[in-house]
Amino acid sequence: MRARMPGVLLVLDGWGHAPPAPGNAISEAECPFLEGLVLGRRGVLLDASGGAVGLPEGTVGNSEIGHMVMGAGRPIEYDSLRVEQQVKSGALRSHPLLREACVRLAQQRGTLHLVGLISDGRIHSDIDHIAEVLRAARAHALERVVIHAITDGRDVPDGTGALYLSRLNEIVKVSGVGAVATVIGRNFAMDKSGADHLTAQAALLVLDGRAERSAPNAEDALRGGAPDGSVTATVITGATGGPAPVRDGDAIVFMNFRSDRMAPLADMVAVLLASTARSRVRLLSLGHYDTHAGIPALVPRADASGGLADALENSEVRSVRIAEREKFEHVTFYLNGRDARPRQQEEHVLVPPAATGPVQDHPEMNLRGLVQAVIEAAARPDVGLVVANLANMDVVGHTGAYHATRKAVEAVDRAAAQICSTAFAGGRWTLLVGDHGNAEQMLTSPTDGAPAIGYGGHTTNRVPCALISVRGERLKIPSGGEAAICSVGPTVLRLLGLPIPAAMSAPELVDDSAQPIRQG
Ligand SMILES: O=C(O)[C@H](O)COP(=O)(O)O
Ligand SMILES: [Mn+2]
Ligand SMILES: [Mn+2]
Repeated sequence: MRARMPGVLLVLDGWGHAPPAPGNAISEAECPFLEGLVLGRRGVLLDASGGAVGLPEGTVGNSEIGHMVMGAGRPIEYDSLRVEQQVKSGALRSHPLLREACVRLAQQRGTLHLVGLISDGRIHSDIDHIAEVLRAARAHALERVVIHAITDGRDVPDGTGALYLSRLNEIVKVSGVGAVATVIGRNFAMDKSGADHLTAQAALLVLDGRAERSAPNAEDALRGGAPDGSVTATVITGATGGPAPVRDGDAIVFMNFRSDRMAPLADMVAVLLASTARSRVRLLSLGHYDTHAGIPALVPRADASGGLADALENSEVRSVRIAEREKFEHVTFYLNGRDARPRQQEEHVLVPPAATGPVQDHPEMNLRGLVQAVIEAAARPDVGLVVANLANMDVVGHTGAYHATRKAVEAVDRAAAQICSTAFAGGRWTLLVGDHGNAEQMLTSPTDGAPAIGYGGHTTNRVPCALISVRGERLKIPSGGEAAICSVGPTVLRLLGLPIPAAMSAPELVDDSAQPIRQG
């Protein structure tokens, strides 16, 4: 079946909305096209954070949940919310797998190793989840617990690493069990670019205590001025008296609830353990990981199936998914409901990087290649829907480099304008939407100083959504309600003229001002 009205869905990653102000890299950029959409009658603002999408209230949005709920057409309980529920109910600390590990280790004088990102960014992890697992260890009289701390500086302002490590030491003190054994930055431990040499620094630190340096306590590990994310592999000699290598029979719990940036480390640890005769080490993860190694999760994922991908496949409408590497899994795996199954009617285009080196040096990334791929796909009569993610505002935003982020916004503005005009000329509508905020709010107000521009994390701001339609349809927010990005999937299907599955409960946002389809 062909889509009666083919179109293009453009996700502008990190495109949030905030009033013009210092630190708003969008309002302080030259972006006439996007500005016109937001201020004009074509745009609405959608919720993309907290409970509206399936996150704990007050939690910033993120790319995974953003793409998942756009595809699912409904809020999806995100891993962080499901962990929070299990903490509140006590189910996590009494989890059978955790209990079994703690009891066995207590009997055998083995060690429980906790590996996780130490902050309350609540995009990958939450420091309070470490506290809950320490309570479980205490309850089962396990004394030997070591923490392998990964420092952040990306989901939370850079420079807060020492603050979080002292909070961790406070948690350890209150729990009465545990000690920080190692510290390393997330740019090593949570690299997902395939740079194995970075991942290896974390794996060998955790497993064998192999470090670049040592420090008497965790906070001292951050002395030396490196960004929090780039702290080199450090062994903490104070409390544990030195490295706490993993011995056969120990257990490791990966404490990030989010998989994508922990899976490479978890897989490398599994391979190294098997190759060093430590096959009796028990691996567990807080959330479900998409690893090659089978690692039991303490908290299972929510089902996000039955959405856009299934509806397109059932209607035999072809879609082409296009992104650079950083957001490729989002327009495929996550938009499909964390489903990696290949589909007949789906094509994937991974746009290669245009340059190497720090992304703030080339904020346009490879938008040229992405635009070309989108225009080529949109020119094909057999393609009902083109889906693309323009990653720049988020990926460059995360660096905290304000000028570069403004440049990224301007590059996205030009690219979006080009795609929309080409699509319109070809008789296609274009729906543009942010998946969460980032570039619109880069002013950090640290507790210990004057606000400064340089915060690169996500926000809880609403995101713009705009429609450029050949038939004159306009977006409308359902009467009296607020709308969220969950409505993107149903709106896309409505614009394509396709049936909307019952599971996609979010309302579509299109009014019925569309002109009748010209026959012939
Ligand atoms: O992993 C990252 O890059 C950030 O911590 C989260 O950003 P994302 O949710 O946009 O991937
Ligand atoms: Mn994103
Ligand atoms: Mn991001």
